[in-house]
Amino acid sequence: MFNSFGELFRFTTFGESHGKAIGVIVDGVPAGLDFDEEFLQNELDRRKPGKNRFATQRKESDRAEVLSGVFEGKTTGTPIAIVIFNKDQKSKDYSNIKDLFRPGHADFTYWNKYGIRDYRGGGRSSARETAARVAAGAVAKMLLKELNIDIKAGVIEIGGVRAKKEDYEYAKTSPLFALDEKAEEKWIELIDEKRNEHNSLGGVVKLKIDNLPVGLGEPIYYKLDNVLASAMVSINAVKGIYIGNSEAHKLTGLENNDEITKEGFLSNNAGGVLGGISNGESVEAEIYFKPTPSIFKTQKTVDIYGNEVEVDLKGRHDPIVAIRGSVVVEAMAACVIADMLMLNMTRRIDYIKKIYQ
Ligand SMILES: Cc1cc2nc3c(=O)[nH]c(=O)nc-3n(C[C@H](O)[C@H](O)[C@H](O)COP(=O)(O)O)c2cc1C
Ligand SMILES: C=C(O[C@@H]1CC(C(=O)O)=C[C@@H](OP(=O)(O)O)[C@H]1O)C(=O)O
Repeated sequence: MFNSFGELFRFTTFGESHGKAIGVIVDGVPAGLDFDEEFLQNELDRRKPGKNRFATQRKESDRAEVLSGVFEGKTTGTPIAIVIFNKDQKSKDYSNIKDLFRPGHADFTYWNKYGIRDYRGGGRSSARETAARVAAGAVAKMLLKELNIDIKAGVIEIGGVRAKKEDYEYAKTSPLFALDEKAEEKWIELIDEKRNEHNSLGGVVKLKIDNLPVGLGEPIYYKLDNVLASAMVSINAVKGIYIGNSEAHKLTGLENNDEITKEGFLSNNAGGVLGGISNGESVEAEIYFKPTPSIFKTQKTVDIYGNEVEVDLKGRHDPIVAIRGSVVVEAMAACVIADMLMLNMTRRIDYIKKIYQ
């Protein structure tokens, strides 16, 4: 359970950032689904590192190899294994942090928990692992496509500078810089400034899921909103999620309630979820990323022997993680929805009878 995600649509990832490979095993995918390898590769390309100056300069092609679970272009109902070989590790850049802990990264906690740690790029704690999640998300999206369910995420805030609300629609069409020129200009300026200062920035990603049926989500312990929140906070550097209108806590009940008519809800402050169950409106959420911890400034830390030391890092790092992180947000959301769709089929006698009678 602690090494996998999902109940019926499940995945587990494997590998380390500077190991031989990373990958994912996706289980529970129904048989007979068209498997689009080109789409899988496109999704990985959207997240892959080294593409521009707003991302880490580690150059990985992130080529996916599908090892199992697909025959003649269709899923077979058996586990789908996907592997991505690491090519551009440069592990020697990490030899100086072998015995000490980077502030803000997972070195301290991994060492204290396990008593052993792969210090090369943080091993499994490196967000390189999220490439494997994007591969799982691509499989989930193949399933969702059959039902016209659409998932988009895009950056709406960088370094405290938020795009105007009306620009969010542009944000969801691109995980990079598709916002109006003013927000984009300011963001680029900020990122360049912080990168030149050897520092980093945080950001906010907007998630929107369209065309969901009513009824997804399993109260009380597997609610759509609590599972979505758990999936998002499981992404490296995500520190929070707000479901629905992120100003809701400042509103009154009268302002916040979405009134209901025969035609549907008059507003969507709830973000498409009531009582843990989808209400047929778009699921909307904001996901909050902290600034990249690995920065090139001298900082205080301790070593594994308890000595106070100073640390200067090498390696290649994202000046902001929310941009590439937005692709991971989409992938995790797709896996949650695929899981909820499959669970929902089992939850009513009339659904079960439809299949077996
Ligand atoms: C797509 C993505 C890219 C990331 N890139 C980096 C990076 O280049 N350098 C870094 O120190 N952290 C990066 N992180 C964040 C760290 O992996 C994360 O902060 C670290 O594992 C500690 O976990 P926590 O911040 O969730 O506590 C990235 C996260 C994501 C989602
Ligand atoms: C390699 C990727 O991103 C990495 C995420 C990451 C981290 O600490 O999260 C640190 C850097 O790499 P390394 O593990 O070599 O230190 C980033 O380059 C990738 O996304 O494919």
